[in-house]
Amino acid sequence: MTGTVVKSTGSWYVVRDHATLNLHRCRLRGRFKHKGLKVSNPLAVGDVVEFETDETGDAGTGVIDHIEPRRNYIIRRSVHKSEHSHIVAANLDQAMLVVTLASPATSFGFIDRFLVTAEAYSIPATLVFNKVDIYDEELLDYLGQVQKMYERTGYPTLRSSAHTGEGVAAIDALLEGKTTLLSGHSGVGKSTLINALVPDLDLKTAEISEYSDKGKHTTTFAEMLEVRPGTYLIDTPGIKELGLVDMKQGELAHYFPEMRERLNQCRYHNCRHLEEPGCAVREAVEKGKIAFPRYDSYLSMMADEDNRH
Ligand SMILES: Nc1nc2c(ncn2[C@@H]2O[C@H](COP(=O)(O)OP(=O)(O)OP(=O)(O)O)[C@@H](O)[C@H]2O)c(=O)[nH]1
Ligand SMILES: [Zn+2]
Repeated sequence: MTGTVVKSTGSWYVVRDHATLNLHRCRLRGRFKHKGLKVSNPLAVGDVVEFETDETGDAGTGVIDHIEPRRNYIIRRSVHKSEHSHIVAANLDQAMLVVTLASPATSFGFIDRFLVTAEAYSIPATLVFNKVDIYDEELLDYLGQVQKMYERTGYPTLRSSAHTGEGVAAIDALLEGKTTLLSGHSGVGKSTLINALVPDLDLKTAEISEYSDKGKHTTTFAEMLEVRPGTYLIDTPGIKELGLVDMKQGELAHYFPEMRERLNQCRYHNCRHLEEPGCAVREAVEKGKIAFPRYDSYLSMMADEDNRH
C-alpha cells in the first residue's frame, strides 16, 4: 500500500493510506541509508512510502519497506558539528511564512533568511502579514510598502488577522490542493491561524498522537495536518528558523531573485557585490531598483557566513 508520512517521532511513523485515508502506526523495516546525505532521520513528514499492514501486531500498525524518491526536502542543519542534520519535511509544494509588523515585529533579516532557504530548495514562498487588526493607519501604510517590496521581488503576500478572520479565506484558497509548509517565529499567531484553517484541529491532532505517542521517543519534528483531503499543512512546532543549506558564499546572491538577474552584469565574474567596482547589484541598490532592506539582509547573511568559516 502507498501512503504519506504525516508524523514522525524518530522511531514510529504515522502513515496515511492514500486509498482509504486511514492512519497507520508504522515502523521501518531494516535500515535505510541515504546516499550522500548525513541525516539523523531516514524518513520525514511528507515522505511517500510503501507499507504493509502488520498482521501480527495491533490493528492499524504496519511496516514501511520502501521510500519513494523525494521531489524536494528541507533540512535543518545541526548547530554542532557532532550532530547530524535532520530532514524537516519532504515533497512540499510551497512554503508560507507568517510574519507581523507589530507585537512583536518580524525583522526583514528573518523574513529574507526564510526566503533564501526556500529559493535554495526551489520551493515557492508566500508571506502572510498577520495581526493587521492591531495596525494603525501609519503601520498599514508601511505594510503596503513592505508588501510592494516583496511582491516586486516575486513573492506573493497576504494580509490576515487570525482574530477578525480577515484574509483567512484568501490563505485557504492558496492552500487548495497543495502541501504547504507553514512557518513563523513564536508569537506571530501561527497556531491561531492553523486553528482557523484546519477544521476539528483538536480532534485531528489527538487522533494522530494516539498513533504516535505509543512510541518511546516522541520528539516531534513536524506534523502534517489535513485541511481537507488533498490539501495539507505541515506545521513545524519548535522550529523557529529553518537551517540554511550548506552553500558557498558566492552562491548567496543567486537566492535573491532581484540580484540573480543582474549577476552577469557585474564587471568581475566572482563579484561578491560588496565593494567591488562595476558591481551591477550595488548600482541597482543605489538606483533604488533593489530594495535596500533586501540588500542589507544580503550583507548580514554574508557576514554570518564569514563568521562560520
Ligand atoms: N491582535 C491579534 N493577535 C493575534 C492574532 N493572531 C494571534 N494573536 C495573538 O498572538 C499571540 C500568539 O498567538 P499564537 O497563535 O499562540 O502564536 P504562535 O505563532 O503559534 O506562537 P507559539 O505558540 O509561541 O509558536 C496570542 O496571544 C494570540 O491571541 C491576530 O490576528 N491579531
Ligand atoms: Zn556585483
